[in-house]
Amino acid sequence: MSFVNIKNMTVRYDEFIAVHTMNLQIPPGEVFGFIGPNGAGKSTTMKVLATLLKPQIGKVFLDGIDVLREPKKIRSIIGYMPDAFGVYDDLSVQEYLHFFAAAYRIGWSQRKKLVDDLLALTDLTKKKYSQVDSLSRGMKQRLGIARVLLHDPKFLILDEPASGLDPRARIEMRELLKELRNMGKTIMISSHILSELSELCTRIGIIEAGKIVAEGSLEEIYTQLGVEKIIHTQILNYDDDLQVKIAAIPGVASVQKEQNRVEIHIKEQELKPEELLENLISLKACVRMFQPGAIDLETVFMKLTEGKTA
Ligand SMILES: Nc1ncnc2c1ncn2[C@@H]1O[C@H](COP(=O)(O)OP(=O)(O)OP(=O)(O)O)[C@@H](O)[C@H]1O
Repeated sequence: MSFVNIKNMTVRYDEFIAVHTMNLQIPPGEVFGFIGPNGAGKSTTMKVLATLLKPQIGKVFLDGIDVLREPKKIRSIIGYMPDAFGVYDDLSVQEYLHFFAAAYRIGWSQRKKLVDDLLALTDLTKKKYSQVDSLSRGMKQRLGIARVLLHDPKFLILDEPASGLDPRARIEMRELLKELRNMGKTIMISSHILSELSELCTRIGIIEAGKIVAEGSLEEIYTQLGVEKIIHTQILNYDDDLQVKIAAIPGVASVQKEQNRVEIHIKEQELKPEELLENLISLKACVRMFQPGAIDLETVFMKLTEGKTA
């Protein structure tokens, strides 16, 4: 059964349709990357899942619970981090977490260990007594994640957790999200930072102008769109003759000689990388390196949204 189940959902702000007849299912344990240009409807969808907004049409279920009918039950199983959140500047890091733990009615005896554990998980133990407003943006984001974990929710809704972070803070955020994934949480993350999501997410949904335009594992989206995959190779006996033979393999789109390597573009729905390698060996190519490139999500995204990125 899907953990997230959105059926025919339409959300309007007055006359403006922000989300249009959306259908979306996310199985439990997935890290779902929600990608789309500015104004596509990501935050709106997330607010519905977080019980903060009601759609005009459609049904929404989380873990089998009706989000529109039983918002209180939903709030106990979700952790929602909006794209902009306040941090009560006058508090220390631990006071901040204790404050929210109390709001969740977590007893004092449990609270101390819980706060310490979450500070360790989010790598903020050293900042325990620091004022919240003295934290860097990356630390504030991690504190925001610690906060939404206090009641041990099954489902995390993280709206742009990596936005505005420098490269180092992004890597730290990515490591934290990997840990949460390993803890078995189902996670929905929105982002513009496509390459970040491709490493982290098990599924991707691309939304544009309120509609999901592609959804599935990265490989599925990639194949669905017929995007070419690049295989980086080093072939010691590469010459014009071999180039012609490689280019003639069914499923090879093009062969390009770069400085010290040969780039072979393949149509993955016709030819898998391992099949290409078999073909190269039977052509007596002396293959020293064979490296399928990472999925180029940027290309997929641009293709789907026709370059209308933010
Ligand atoms: N409260 C509101 N009243 C009217 N229109 C709104 C409101 N909130 C959002 N919108 C509009 O709905 C559309 C979808 O907004 P939403 O915030 O869901 O997009 P988004 O994909 O999260 O974009 P971003 O990446 O910029 O946050 C946008 O055109 C936005 O201007």
